Amino acid sequence: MTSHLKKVELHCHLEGAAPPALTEAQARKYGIDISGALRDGAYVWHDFASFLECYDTVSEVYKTEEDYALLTETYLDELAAINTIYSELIVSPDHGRRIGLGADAYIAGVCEGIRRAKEKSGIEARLIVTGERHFGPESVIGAAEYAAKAGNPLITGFNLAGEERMGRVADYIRAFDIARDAGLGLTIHAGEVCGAFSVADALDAVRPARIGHGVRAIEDLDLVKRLADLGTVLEVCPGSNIALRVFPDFASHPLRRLKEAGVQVTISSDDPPFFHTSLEREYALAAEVFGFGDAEIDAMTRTAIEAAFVDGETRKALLARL
Ligand SMILES: Nc1ncnc2[nH]cnc12
Ligand SMILES: [Zn+2]
Repeated sequence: MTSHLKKVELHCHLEGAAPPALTEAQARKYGIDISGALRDGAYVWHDFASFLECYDTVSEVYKTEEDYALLTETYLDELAAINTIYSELIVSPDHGRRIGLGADAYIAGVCEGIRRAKEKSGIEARLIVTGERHFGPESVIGAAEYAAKAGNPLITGFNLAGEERMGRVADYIRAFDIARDAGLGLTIHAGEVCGAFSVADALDAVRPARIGHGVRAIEDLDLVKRLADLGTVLEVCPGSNIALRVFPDFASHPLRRLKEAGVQVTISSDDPPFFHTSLEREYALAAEVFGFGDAEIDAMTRTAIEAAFVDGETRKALLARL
C-alpha cells in the first residue's frame, strides 16, 4: 500500500496520459474514426514504432486550447487524488503547430489546465518542451527555440523523445545548447529502446542533469558507475519498460540494481494508459514488486524534488510538503 505516500512525477507525456474515455469522447465530438488506435477502452499498438504512431493518432483528437486545458486538468486531478504534489509534463508545442492550433494556443491551454488543477488541490506542475528525434534535428532546434523564447515561467525544461533508433544525440547538440543558454533544465530519453551506448551518447554530447529511462545503462557497469559519480538522475518508468518489452519481466528490471549501485533513481509513469499503468501503480510496484520500504520510496520522491526543474523557493516548499 502506497496510497499514504506523497508522490512526485518527473516523466509523463501529456498526450500519453490521455484517458481512453476522454479520447473516445473527443473523437466522437470531432467525428473522427479512432478505432485503429483505440478499441474496447484500450489503446492499440504492438511495438515501439506502432506505439509512437498510436500516440500521434490519439494526439490528433485534441484540437483546441480548451481540449488541452481539459486534458491537462483531468490528468493533474487524477495525480492530486493519489497524493501527488508535483508533476512535470512533457509537451510538444510542435504538435500544436502541426494540427493548426499553434504552439502558443497549445501551451496556453495546458497552462490553463494547470491553473484549474492547482486551484482545486494545490498540485504544482511545470512543463518540459520536447523535440522528437523522428522529426529530425531542425524540428528539435525549432522546439528548443520555442521553449527558449516563450518566456513562460511554467516552461522549465527541454527534452528529446521519440524514435531513439534515429540519429545520435550528437546530432541534436545545437538544440540543447539553445535550451541550456535559456536556463532550461535538460533531460534526454536514452537507454530505453537502445542500449547503454545511447546513455553514454547523452552524457558525452550534452551531459543532462537527468535521463529519461536510462535503464539499459545496466548493460555496462562502467557506465552505471559514471552515472552514479555524476549524480545523473534517472526518470525510471518500470511499467512502461515492461509494456514495451525493454525487459521481459519485473524480476529482470534493473531499478533495484541501479539504486544499489548508487545511481539516483526516481519513479514515473511515462504514458500511463498506453502501458496499462498509472503513477499510483508505479509506486505500488516499487513497494510490492521491487520490495522498497516507505522510507526508501520517500527518498526517491525526495530525489525527484531535488532534481525537479523548479526555482529554489518552489523546491523548498515541495520538500516541506513531503
Ligand atoms: N516512452 C517513450 N519513449 C520515447 N518517446 C516517447 N514519446 C512518448 N512516449 C515515449
Ligand atoms: Zn517518455
